[in-house]
Amino acid sequence: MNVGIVGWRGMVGSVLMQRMQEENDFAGIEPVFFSTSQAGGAAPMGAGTLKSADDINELKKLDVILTCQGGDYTKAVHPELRKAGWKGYWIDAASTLRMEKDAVIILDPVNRNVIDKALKNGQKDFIGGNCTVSLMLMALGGLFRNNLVEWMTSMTYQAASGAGAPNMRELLSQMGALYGTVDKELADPASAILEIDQKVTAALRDGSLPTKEFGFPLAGNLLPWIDREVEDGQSREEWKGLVETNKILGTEKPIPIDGICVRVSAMRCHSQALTIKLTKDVPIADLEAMIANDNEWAELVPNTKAESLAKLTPAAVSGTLKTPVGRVRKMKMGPQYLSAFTCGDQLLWGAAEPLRRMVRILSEK
Ligand SMILES: NC(=O)C1=CN([C@@H]2O[C@H](COP(=O)(O)OP(=O)(O)OC[C@H]3O[C@@H](n4cnc5c(N)ncnc54)[C@H](OP(=O)(O)O)[C@@H]3O)[C@@H](O)[C@H]2O)C=CC1
Ligand SMILES: N[C@@H](CC(=O)OP(=O)(O)O)C(=O)O
Repeated sequence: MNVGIVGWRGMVGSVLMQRMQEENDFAGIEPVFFSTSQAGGAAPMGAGTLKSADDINELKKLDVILTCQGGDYTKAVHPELRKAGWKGYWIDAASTLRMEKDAVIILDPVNRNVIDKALKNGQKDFIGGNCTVSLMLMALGGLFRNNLVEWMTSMTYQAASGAGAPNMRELLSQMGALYGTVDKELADPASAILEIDQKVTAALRDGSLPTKEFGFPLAGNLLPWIDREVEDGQSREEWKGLVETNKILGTEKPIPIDGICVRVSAMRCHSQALTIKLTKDVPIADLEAMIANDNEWAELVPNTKAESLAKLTPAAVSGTLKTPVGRVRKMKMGPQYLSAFTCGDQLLWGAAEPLRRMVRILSEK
């Protein structure tokens, strides 16, 4: 199986390459590497030279194209390829094609049935889901699988990486700049905290911090809007919660999901506080067992302060495939109202992992 890989040196692409190597995925495929800017240069893994990612004739030769190059690339190349009669599999991290009728959103631990049905039907476009949605479903798959979610709200705490690699750098530069405004006062234990706070607040407001990428300070701050405005006062990131979750699950009657998406100063883990209206009253121990046993990555964190602070944070989860779920308890609104909190690495299950697993599904077909 020839697999063309586009976007391999970007942030998502680098995580994808690392995971494919760790899982020995390359043993089952013939990789061909492409670039939009460095055609003719050396391909990684000693795989010859890079081909041009815009060369439709080269792309047409492939059984599979695996891209994390971004939405503009997908918009430009996918229709051209299909117009040229290419019948191969297109596996993509970008959101461009997700809601197209013939496209499947892939998250196989949750929707392997939907993927298998699509393969049988001859569908060819397999697209990774939005990071927040995929991480929520990896965590709470057990409740959806048992038809226990009547509706859900998701209040998110999303990392800088979701906005891109330059944004991660900018966040750290902002942190450094803020520290620099008060480093002398911090070194003096007798200095007044309110003066330190005043200086920090002034720096957050006076335009001195680097903000080219985010447009605003994120360090020492948060940003309660992600992506563009859509309708009804929702952001596009919030809109994806309902439409993508229901498409991934293949629900006949859509499950209402809504919330507020917020950017915080974490590096690469998205966290979410969830309120779930259950379809019926189920004992908490049964709910916990459903969550913990649904897949090998959804780890139940006991609802204690010590366990939550040790295991349910970006610091604990970053760089791992775990999607821990904690703060699980019945809420004061009644026995059908459940709270939960989850955290996951948005570059792994949120982006790269579903793609490499789809390649694996095809190579083992
Ligand atoms: N960031 C995220 O959280 C998520 C992103 N996605 C999707 O993945 C796409 C790619 O995202 P991301 O990986 O963050 O994008 P990057 O900007 O890191 O990489 C995209 C491309 O930029 C080019 N590039 C130019 N300069 C450099 C450089 N110095 N280092 C590395 N690459 C460089 C590379 O293409 P070339 O080799 O052709 O020059 C690369 O493939 C997004 O547009 C989005 O559609 C999906 C889910 C999550
Ligand atoms: N929008 C997400 C990242 C992302 O790339 O999402 P999508 O794959 O749906 O475009 C975030 O900012 O955290």
